[in-house]
Amino acid sequence: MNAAAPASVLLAASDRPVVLVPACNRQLGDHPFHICGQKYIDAVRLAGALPLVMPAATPDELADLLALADGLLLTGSPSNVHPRHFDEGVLNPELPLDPRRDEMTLPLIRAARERGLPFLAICRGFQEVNVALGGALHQAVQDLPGHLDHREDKDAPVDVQYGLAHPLQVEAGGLLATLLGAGEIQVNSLHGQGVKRLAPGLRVEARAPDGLIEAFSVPPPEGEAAEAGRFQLGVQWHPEWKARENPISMTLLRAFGDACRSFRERTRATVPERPRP
Ligand SMILES: N[C@@H](CCC(=O)NCCCC(=O)O)C(=O)O
Repeated sequence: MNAAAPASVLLAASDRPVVLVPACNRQLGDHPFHICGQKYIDAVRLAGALPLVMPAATPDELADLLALADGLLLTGSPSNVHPRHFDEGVLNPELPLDPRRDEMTLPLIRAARERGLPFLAICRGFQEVNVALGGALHQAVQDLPGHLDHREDKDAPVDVQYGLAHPLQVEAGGLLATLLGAGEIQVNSLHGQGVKRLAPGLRVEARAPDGLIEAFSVPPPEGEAAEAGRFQLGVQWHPEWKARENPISMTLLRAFGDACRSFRERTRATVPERPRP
């Protein structure tokens, strides 16, 4: 392969679907960085796809980046979606935010829905999808009467933080039930925010014992038919954590990878070579 070939041709050379992984923005000392957790990159590989970490893209870059994608993995993050995106003020200013990530992912999610681009949204990513499509979040689930504290014990060993924390009831008839069967599963839990108002049209896929929605799927925009193999799923827990050891995680990742491969085959019959400047 000619190393000077344009990206579109190089991408065509790979049969692995390309999955975009939006980075978080972090100040390390005097310098800003774009960062992504290794376990998310490993999860994309376990799905049989090629991870492509994307920096905080500017609006004019989004279309070009989306054109490279056969899938999207929206990761978790200690930062919260800024409450201004669901018309609220910040309740706890001590909690981290990442406005540059919000500014990239919210329009990215809306465009991905329009394209039918497969995505798996995890924790913060799950919350971003709900907000991007018109929903709202509780900023502190643990303060709600009758709700569990869904946060991890940050003083505990990491295996305990990401260990199984509570059951979920998988609702019959949805994507998750198709993959896992309806009924109870056990998941980990590392979040202080949660779904307050589900975005219009999203389908509830699973709930925690306190009623909190912890998984949803995203149907096509109103009036459009769902393409075969549509996979736009958000989960509040962390299936990427030691995924190889968790059959539920591997089922989700394999299904996500299959959907990305199908999307690639459907949309990249021919890879147009973009004119180079
Ligand atoms: N900040 C949000 C989302 C929490 C979240 O994504 N936690 C995981 C962070 C570390 C990791 O990526 O595993 C909330 O508190 O609800």
